[in-house]
Amino acid sequence: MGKKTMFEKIWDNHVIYQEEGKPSILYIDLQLVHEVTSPQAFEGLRLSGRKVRRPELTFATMDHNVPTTDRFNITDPISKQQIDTLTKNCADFGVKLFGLDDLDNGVVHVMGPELGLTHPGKTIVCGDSHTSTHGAFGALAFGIGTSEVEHVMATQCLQQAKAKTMEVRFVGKRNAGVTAKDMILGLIAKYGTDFATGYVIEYTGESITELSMEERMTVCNMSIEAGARAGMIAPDEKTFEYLRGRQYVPQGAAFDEAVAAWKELVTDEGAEFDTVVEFEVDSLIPQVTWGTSPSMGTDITSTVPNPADFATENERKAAEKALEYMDLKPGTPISEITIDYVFIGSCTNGRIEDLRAAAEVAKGHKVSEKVKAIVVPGSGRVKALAEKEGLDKIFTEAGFEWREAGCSMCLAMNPDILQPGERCASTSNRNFEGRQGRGGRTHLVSPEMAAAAAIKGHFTDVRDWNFKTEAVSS
Ligand SMILES: CC(C)[C@H](C(=O)O)[C@@H](O)C(=O)O
Ligand code: SF4
Repeated sequence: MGKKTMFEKIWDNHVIYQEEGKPSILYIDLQLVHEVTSPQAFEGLRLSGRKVRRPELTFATMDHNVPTTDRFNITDPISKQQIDTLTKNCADFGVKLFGLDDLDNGVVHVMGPELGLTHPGKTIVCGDSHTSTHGAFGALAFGIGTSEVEHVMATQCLQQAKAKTMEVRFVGKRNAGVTAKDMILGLIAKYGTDFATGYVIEYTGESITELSMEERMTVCNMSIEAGARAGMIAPDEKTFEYLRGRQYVPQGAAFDEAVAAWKELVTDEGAEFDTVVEFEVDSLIPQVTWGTSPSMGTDITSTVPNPADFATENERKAAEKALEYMDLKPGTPISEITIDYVFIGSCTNGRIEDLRAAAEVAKGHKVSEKVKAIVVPGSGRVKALAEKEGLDKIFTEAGFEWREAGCSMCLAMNPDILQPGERCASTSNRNFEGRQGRGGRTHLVSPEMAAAAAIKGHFTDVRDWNFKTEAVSS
């Protein structure tokens, strides 16, 4: 038998029908659902008199429209309608919903892995582009459109053209202060937002296997910002230990059997990828984006680029437009950019390790008077654990607001929005125009860099951070 990549193994395990030259029909093991992309799908089922074919493989949460100050008080009529509609749809169609009063509620890509719904080898879909997050477990996980959501609900299958395979090999070791977020931001800054279009990425290399499961999720989360269909990382002992004992994971002997099968999924020695891309980690330092695409990023020690220095006319135009929107001047040191807002959270960086890392930076300091800073746990469980560890106290004592779980300021679909012209250091994954509110300006960073910026009032190199010492003046 030929040697196969992990993607090819999972793909072949799930093709249930194939006509020569046509897209495959894939079996889907898990569909995750949220309030924004599901209403028309459920309505379509209703209109055609269908049921959800496998309700036990379908799980729903509410996250995008949820206010983070008082989650039960939804004043925006559209948000309220989406939340109520999902509640009714789940009840009508027998789908398990982790609703607002549930500890397991949270951002779909945070609560899914946390509950152990995400397993190596599964095909996982959701009407949400950052479904790639789940690839951190060695699953084939990707976002789909609302009509496909309906199709999967009705049939548990999906028509898909097979993607090409790409290995993204991280070479070398991370230095202190360099996070998983910097690895993925650095990769996208170097290769752009479409280098992986049409591909499923497998991330490899020592600095990938060395990452925790949560850090791996941060990397896979942003695969979509590189244009990839999905991103994945080979399952290993860390994956199995993370999953052991979680609610939706097989228990006892069944778990051991599952692990034995999961071990078989890894890319065969000598299997060939369609493309290989390398990225040096040794020289990587903390990253900050300066523009309106995740690829418009640079080192914290660097300056805002000059559009004239870009190679092509298109790049020059894009950079000019971005700098105008961002109100930045070429040559300005990144560390001199002052901010108004800090958002720590999202499915990229709203997990417990992210909050621990940010709290470590914040401890004993005070948020700059010029900055409003919010910390939003990715799920009810992250919130509860953070509070058990006293992280909420560290944040509130430092002047951060401690919020309830949700997508929050990652995107402007709930009350957490930037005002026009406000500038935000954000741990989320997208910095498009208006993403955090009309006229809002977003700089993507790691949780550590966001916390440090909150305190200084401007970007600062977290590698120089004065951990747990006396307050730093701005
Ligand atoms: C609202 C949803 C469809 C969207 C997505 O697909 O990613 C959102 O989660 C985002 O991050 O932009
Ligand atoms: S946290 Fe942001 S990126 Fe993630 S699902 Fe919510 S809106 Fe999308």
